[in-house]
Amino acid sequence: MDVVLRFGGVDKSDDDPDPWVTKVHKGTVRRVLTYFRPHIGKVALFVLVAALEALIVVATPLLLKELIDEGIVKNDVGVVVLMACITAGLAFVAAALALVSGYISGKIGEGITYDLRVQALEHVRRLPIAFFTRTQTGILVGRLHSELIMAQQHFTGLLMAATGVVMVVVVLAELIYLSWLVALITLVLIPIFLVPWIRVGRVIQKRSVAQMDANTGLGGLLQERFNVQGAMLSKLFGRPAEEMAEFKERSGKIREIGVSLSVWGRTAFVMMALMASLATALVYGIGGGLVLAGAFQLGTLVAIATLLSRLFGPITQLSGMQELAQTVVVSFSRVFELLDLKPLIRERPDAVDLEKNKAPDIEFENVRFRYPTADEVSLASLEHLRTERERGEVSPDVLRDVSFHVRAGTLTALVGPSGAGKSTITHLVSRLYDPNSGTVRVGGHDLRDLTFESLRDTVGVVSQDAYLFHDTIRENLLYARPTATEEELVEACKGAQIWDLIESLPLGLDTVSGDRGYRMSGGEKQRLAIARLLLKAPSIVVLDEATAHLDSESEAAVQRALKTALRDRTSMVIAHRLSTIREADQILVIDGGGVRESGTHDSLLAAGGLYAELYRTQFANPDRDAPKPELEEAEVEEPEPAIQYMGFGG
Ligand SMILES: Nc1ncnc2c1ncn2[C@@H]1O[C@H](COP(=O)(O)OP(=O)(O)OP(=O)(O)O)[C@@H](O)[C@H]1O
Repeated sequence: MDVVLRFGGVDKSDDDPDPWVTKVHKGTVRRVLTYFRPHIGKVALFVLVAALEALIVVATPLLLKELIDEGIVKNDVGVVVLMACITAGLAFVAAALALVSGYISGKIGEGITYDLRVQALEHVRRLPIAFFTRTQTGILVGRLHSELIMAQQHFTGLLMAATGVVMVVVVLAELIYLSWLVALITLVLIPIFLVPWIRVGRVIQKRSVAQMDANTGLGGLLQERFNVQGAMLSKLFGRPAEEMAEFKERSGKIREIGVSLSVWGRTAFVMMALMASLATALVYGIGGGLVLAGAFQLGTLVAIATLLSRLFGPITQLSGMQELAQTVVVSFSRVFELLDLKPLIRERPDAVDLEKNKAPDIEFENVRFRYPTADEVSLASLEHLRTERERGEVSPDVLRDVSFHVRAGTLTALVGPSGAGKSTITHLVSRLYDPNSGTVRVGGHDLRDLTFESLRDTVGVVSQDAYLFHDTIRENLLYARPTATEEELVEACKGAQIWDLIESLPLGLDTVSGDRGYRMSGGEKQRLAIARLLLKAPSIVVLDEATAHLDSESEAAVQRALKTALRDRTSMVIAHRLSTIREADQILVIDGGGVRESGTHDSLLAAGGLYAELYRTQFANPDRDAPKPELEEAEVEEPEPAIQYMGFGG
C-alpha cells in the first residue's frame, strides 16, 4: 500500500496538493537500502567503530569502581594511579574513535547522497522539454539541491543515532550486571522522562518543516520577482505597497517560526539537563541507601551514576530515530518519484546515425499531435499551481493530419495566424516532441530511429528570444563548438554581422553577456545566436524570426546574417519578414493546426486564397507597424507591406 507523507515526517494527509506532500511507495525502504551496497565496507567499519566506542563507554565506570573500591577504600595509591591513567588513556581512544565514526558516517551519507544526486541530475537532463515547460523552476531546483542537502543531513543524523542502539544495549547490560534493582528502576523511569521529550521533539520537527516551507515560499517569490524580467514587470506594473506587504508578511512568518524554534530548542536542552540531574539525585538517593544497607559498595554506586549519565544522550537520539528514518525515506522518495518519471522521448537501442555534412530533406506525413498531459510529463509536486482537475486533462490536437515535404537544401517559410501551430511544427523537427500519429522524416529516416547525438548535430535552432548564459561572449559561442579556434569565432561573428559590435566592446569576445552582463538588444542577441549556429554548422536550420521591430540597420544586418546562416542548408523559418517569405522556395500557410496552402509567394498570391487575403489586408495598410525597408529590399519596386508583423503570427 502507498502511504502519503509530508516531507519532514509529520502531518499525514491524503488530499493536500501542497508540494511537500509525497507518496511513499511500497518497497521504498528496500530501494533506499540498495544505495548502501557500494558502501557496505564503510558501513561494516562504522558498526565496528561504534561497538568499540560503546565498549569504552562502559569500561570507564568499571574502572572508576575499581579505583574507588580497590584503591581509595583500601588505601592503595598504585591502583588509584593506574586506574586514573587507564581511564584518561581510554578517553583519548574514545575521542579518536568518535572522530573516526564521524568521518565514516559523513563518507557514507555524502557518498549515498552524491550517487543519488548524480543519478537524479542525469535523469532530469534527459527529460523532455515538456517536463521543463510544466515544472516550476524554483521547486525543481529545490528538489535537486536543497532538499538533497537536507536529506543528507538527516541521513547522517540517522547513522549517528544508529550507534545509539549499540550504546543503549551495552549500557543497560552493564547496569543489570551492576545492580538489577537500579536497572529495573531505570527502565521504568525512562519512559516517564521520555514522553515529554518526544512531544517537544515533535513540535520542533513540525516547526522546522514550517520554517522550510516558509523559506522556500519566500525564496520562490524572490526568485520570481528579482530576476530581470520579473523586476521589470514589477517596476512597470507593480504595486510597491502591496508587494512590500507580502515580503514583510512572509519574512514575519519566518521570524515567528524562528523565535518559537529557538524557545523550543532551549526547552529541549533544559529538559535534557533536568532529566540528567533528577536521575543523578535519584540514583544517589536510592543507591546511597543501598550502600548504607551494605547491599553494594560505594564504587558500584559511582559506576551506576556515571553509566546513567551516558544513557540519556543515546536514548534521546533513539527517541527521534523513527521520525528521522521517516524523513529520510520521504526525502529519498521525493527523488525516486523524479527518477521514476519515464522520459516520453527516448533513444532506441538500435538507433542509427544520420549521415553528416549532407543537407537532408524533411518530410511530415499525416502528422497528428497534441501537447502531453501534466501526468504524462511531470509531477504534481513540482507544479505549485496544478489543480487535481488538470492532471489528466487531454488538450485538443494542435496539429491535424499535417503533410508536407521540404526538399534538401531549400528554404521553407511557415506563415499563418498566431496559435496556428507553426512553432509546434518546428518543435517536432528537432524532436522536442514526438507526433501522436504519423511520421516526421529527416533524410528519409523516421526521427525516432535516429540517435539523439546525430539529430542534435544535424538540426540547429535559433529562437526568437535567443538565450545567452551569464558568461563571456566567447564561452557562449564555444557552447556550440568547444573546439572552435579564435579565427573560426571571428569568422562566425562576421558572418552573423555581429563582429563590429563585439570588436567595439573594450573586452571584445571576453565581455560578459547574459542576464547580469552586457545587455544586448533583441537584434544583437539574435545575431549572436546566428553566430553560434554558424559555428555549429548544422545541415538543417530551424529559425523563428524575431518579431520585435528592429531599426533598419539591425534589420538589414539580421537579414544579411540569415543569408549566410541559411545558405546550402535545409531550412524551415517561421517567417515574419516579407524578404524571407519572398526568398522561400516554398511557403506553407498554417492555419488551425493544418497546412492550408502551399506554394511560392507569386503562386500563392495568384491563387487568391488565405495567403493573398492576409497579404492584401496588410498591403492595404502599409504604414501600420511596418519597419523601414531593408537596405537589400530597397530595390524592390512594390511598396513593403507590414505583413510580417500582422497576419503571419507571432
Ligand atoms: N506546451 C504547450 N502545452 C499546451 N499547449 C501548447 C503548448 N505550446 C503551445 N500550445 C498551444 O498550441 C497551439 C499552437 O501553438 P504554436 O506555438 O505552435 O503556435 P504558433 O503558430 O507558433 O503561434 P505564434 O505565431 O503566436 O508563435 C496554441 O493553441 C498554443 O496555445
